[in-house]
Parts: sequence; C-alpha cells; structure tokens
Amino acid sequence: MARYLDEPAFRHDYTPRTAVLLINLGTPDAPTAAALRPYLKEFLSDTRVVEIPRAVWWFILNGIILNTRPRKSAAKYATVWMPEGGPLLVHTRHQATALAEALQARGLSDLVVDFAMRYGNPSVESVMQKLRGQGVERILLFPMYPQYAGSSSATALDAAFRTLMKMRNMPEVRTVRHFHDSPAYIAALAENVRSHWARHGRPDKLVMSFHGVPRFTLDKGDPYHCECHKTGRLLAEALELPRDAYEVCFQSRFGRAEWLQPYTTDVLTQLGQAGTRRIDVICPGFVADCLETLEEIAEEGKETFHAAGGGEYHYIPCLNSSPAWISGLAEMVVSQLQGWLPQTRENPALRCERAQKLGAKQ
Ligand SMILES: C=CC1=C(C)c2cc3[nH]c(cc4nc(cc5[nH]c(cc1n2)c(C)c5CCC(=O)O)C(CCC(=O)O)=C4C)c(C)c3C=C
Ligand SMILES: [Fe+2]
Ligand SMILES: [Fe+2]
Repeated sequence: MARYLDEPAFRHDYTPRTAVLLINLGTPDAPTAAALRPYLKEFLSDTRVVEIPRAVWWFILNGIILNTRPRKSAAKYATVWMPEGGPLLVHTRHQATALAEALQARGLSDLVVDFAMRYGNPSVESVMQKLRGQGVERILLFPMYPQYAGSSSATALDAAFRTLMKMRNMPEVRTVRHFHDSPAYIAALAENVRSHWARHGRPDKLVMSFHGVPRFTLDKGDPYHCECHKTGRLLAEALELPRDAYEVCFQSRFGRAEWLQPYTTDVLTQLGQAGTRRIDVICPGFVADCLETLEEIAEEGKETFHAAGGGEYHYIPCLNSSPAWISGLAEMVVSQLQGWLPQTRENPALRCERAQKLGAKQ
C-alpha cells in the first residue's frame, strides 16, 4: 500500500483555498442488516468508543454483537429512514449546503464547505482528499458535537489527523473542540424551543436528553458530563426556566456498565408515574435528527412516558437547518477563521524556475 494518498502536483497558478469540514458520526448506507454490520463493526471497533480490553472485546463484538444487533438496529433505522437516505446524513448534507449559502451571503463565497462522517460514508479521508484536489490548503475541522467527548469529538479529529499523516503536502488545520456554551448555539436552541411553544403552548417540564457515555469516563477526565449540564443551565437561563421546570438526563445506554445518570427512560417513567400532564423533550447534544432522537426519543420515549401514566408528550426536533442555527454556525465559523481569510494568488512574476519553464499554465 502506498505511504501517501494521491495528490495533485504543486501548481503556482491557483489561489490556495480554505475549507470548513463538518464532521458528524455517520450512519449505515441502508436500513438493512447487511449495511448495519460493517457500519457497527467500524464504529464499535473504535477504541475511543469502547474501552474494554481488545482481546475480550473482539470476542464479544464478533461473537455476539455483530450477530444480533445489525438486524435489530436495521429494523429501527427502517422506521426513520427518509427517501433521500438516513436522517443524519440528509440533515448534515442540508446543513453544509445552508452553511455555504450563509457564508456566501457574508461575502465568503470562496470558502469550500463540505461534510464527512466518522464511520461509514462519506469518510473523513475521502473528503479531505477531495478537498486537497480542489486546492484547499487550510481546513477548519468542525466536529458537529456541541459537548466534547473522547468518544465523539476526539475520535472525529483522530480520523482527520490519521488522514493528514497520509498527505505529502499537508494542509494547515484548525480544530473546533466544542461549542456547548457558545451564545450562537444556545440562542438557536432557545429559539427552537420558543417557536415550538408559540405553536403548541408550554409543558409542565422540559426534558433535555443528551447521549450518554460510560460513567467511568467522567472520573477519568472526560468533561462531557459537565458540558451537558452547562448547556442545560444556559438553555434554561435563556428560556427563563426555574430549576424545577427542566431535567437533564442521558439516553442511549449501551451494554451493562453504568453510564451517566439519570437515564432518560427512568426520568420519563418517573414523570409519567407522577401524573405529569405534559412534557416536551429536546436533545440539545444532537445538532441533527438521527436514529437516537427520532426512534429512541420521539417514538420509544413517548411509549415509555405514556405507559407510566403520563399525559401529552412533545418531541422538539433538533436544530437541523433552522435559520437561527445556520446563522449561528456561520458566526462560529467566521470567528474560528480569523486570520485565515482572505488568501491571495501568488504574484506570477515570482513563480519558481520550474513553473516559468512550464509556461502560462503554471
Ligand atoms: C458503544 C458505546 C457508544 C458510545 C460511547 C457512544 C457515544 C456517543 N454517540 C453519539 C452520537 C450518536 N450515536 C449514534 C448511534 C449509536 N451509538 C452507539 C453506541 C455508542 N455511542 C451505537 C451502537 C449506535 C448505533 C445505533 C444502534 O445500533 O443503536 C447516533 C445516531 C447515528 C445514526 O445513524 O442516526 C449518534 C448521532 C455521541 C454524541 C456520543 C458521545 C457523546
Ligand atoms: Fe452513540
Ligand atoms: Fe459534572
């Protein structure tokens, strides 16, 4: 295997470009067991995601999980699949297009905006290679996770760094670590909730459900738990909610180990048992709707709450391509790109000897 990826020969005659690369988690290519298997294998083989000793995990993953989970997960994906593909992919694609338009409207039409997925397609490597082919020499790597976690943001950046190791002419990169307390993100979330309330009235309780991670990661230094709580507090402040009007909880537990608590299912059950007349559930940690929000929260969550005796259940969709979010995202991008814009074309009179011999083309 070649040490480096194919890259275009160096040229003098183009203006080096800057790109924003949105990176999200990834989704299977189809809602089928056959498509789920390689996706789950790639995802669950990531040592940032599952920290069980490799030899033990290899047997559990290949012997049990990959023989049972693909079929079960495929059935869940089938309930949320959209005509253009998996919701996470569809929303991320829309977000990239809308962000490019918002940046154009700010006079940044030369910026390239693209997206990639940490697992599955389009892979981080393939998109970064495409960007190099487009003359991109500076990349803002933007994991689409508001709260930093080793198992989400860091592994997305690992994939980009691994790609850089395969590049002869390595571009400059900047990374976004998190944006859990960014005023633009909080304002977009608050706007999303307010517009839901303007149409449907207010609940007794706002449930903020974040993706969970194993509990031990908090003790070992992962700031994810605290960042989720800070987002929750800032969102509540923006909505002027007292502490007893909202709950922060954690969903999507995987395996038998303890994950961050309280678990969303327990909170929904308790609120139902308490006879709560109406709850609204929002998933602030996901900027795009996906299996975990549409199936686990909007569908299963509702069943859990109703089965426990609860009343009305409203799921508030993710930010997706809401105008407030896209404009907030553009604001964050512009602030991250300070000092990188604009880039200028090299003076032709100063081209190197090789380029002068090659003539006007170079
Ligand atoms: C095995 C442990 C898992 C950890 C740790 C984990 C962290 C984590 N995940 C997200 C965001 C998403 N996860 C999604 C799906 C999903 N997550 C896990 C497991 C862990 N996640 C699995 C096995 C799956 C696949 C679906 C299934 O079989 O249940 C998704 C949705 C993807 C989609 O296609 O729609 C997202 C998004 C974060 C942010 C995070 C750590 C903070
Ligand atoms: Fe997950
Ligand atoms: Fe904390």
